[in-house]
Amino acid sequence: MEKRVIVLMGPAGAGKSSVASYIKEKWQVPQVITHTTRAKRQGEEDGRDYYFESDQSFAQNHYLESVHYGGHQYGSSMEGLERAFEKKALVSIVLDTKGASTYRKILGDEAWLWYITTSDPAKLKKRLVARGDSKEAIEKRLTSAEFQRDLALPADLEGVATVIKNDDWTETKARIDDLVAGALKS
Ligand SMILES: Nc1nc2c(ncn2[C@@H]2O[C@H](COP(=O)(O)OP(=O)(O)O)[C@@H](O)[C@H]2O)c(=O)[nH]1
Ligand SMILES: Nc1ncnc2c1ncn2[C@@H]1O[C@H](COP(=O)(O)OP(=O)(O)O)[C@@H](O)[C@H]1O
Repeated sequence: MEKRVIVLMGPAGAGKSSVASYIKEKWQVPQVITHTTRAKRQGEEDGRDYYFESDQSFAQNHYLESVHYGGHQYGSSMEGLERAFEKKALVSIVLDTKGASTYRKILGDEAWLWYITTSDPAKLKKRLVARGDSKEAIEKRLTSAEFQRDLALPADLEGVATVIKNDDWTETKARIDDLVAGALKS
């Protein structure tokens, strides 16, 4: 198959990381690990979930694209993408919608955009609580301009992104299995 990177985007709590982990385990789709200056959450590991950086160390890397999100910096490198492509032709990355637009501009059809969402935005907060995020972190996240923006698919990605409504995890897995199996066959 042609090289393709599944770009997972959507609001906090929609299930982007869950989808990335699922396709890694079930379909051996490697995840491109990005860099962030935000604090590590309970259960997260450096090098697996993110490369956790200080402001100083973050500034030393070279990024394909980088953004500010909810008061923290995030960035993805070309080296990270190439390292993942060495393992498999189908890889994934978790980005905000701004990063997804940039990826699309740079990589064209090689970027396969998936917008993960829920039918009811109230579910998002409940999931962040269930995930164990602190009250302060949740408030900060939900009131950030970036979170509000990513509650809807940006106009430039309409008709381009595959929309996945992640309400029921069993249904989501079945949908994803179809998408990934189809891509791996092509
Ligand atoms: N553009 C861009 N966005 C990123 C990168 N890494 C993570 N993100 C996005 O940054 C946002 C915040 O991520 P995170 O703090 O893990 O919060 P979460 O959405 O609550 O899980 C999410 O929309 C991620 O998809 C990156 O390297 N570039
Ligand atoms: N379909 C679902 N139903 C219920 N909980 C879910 C579902 N999908 C994911 N979750 C849970 O919701 C929380 C947020 O999911 P996560 O993948 O971390 O979201 P994101 O990466 O988009 O912020 C996690 O605790 C995850 O286990």
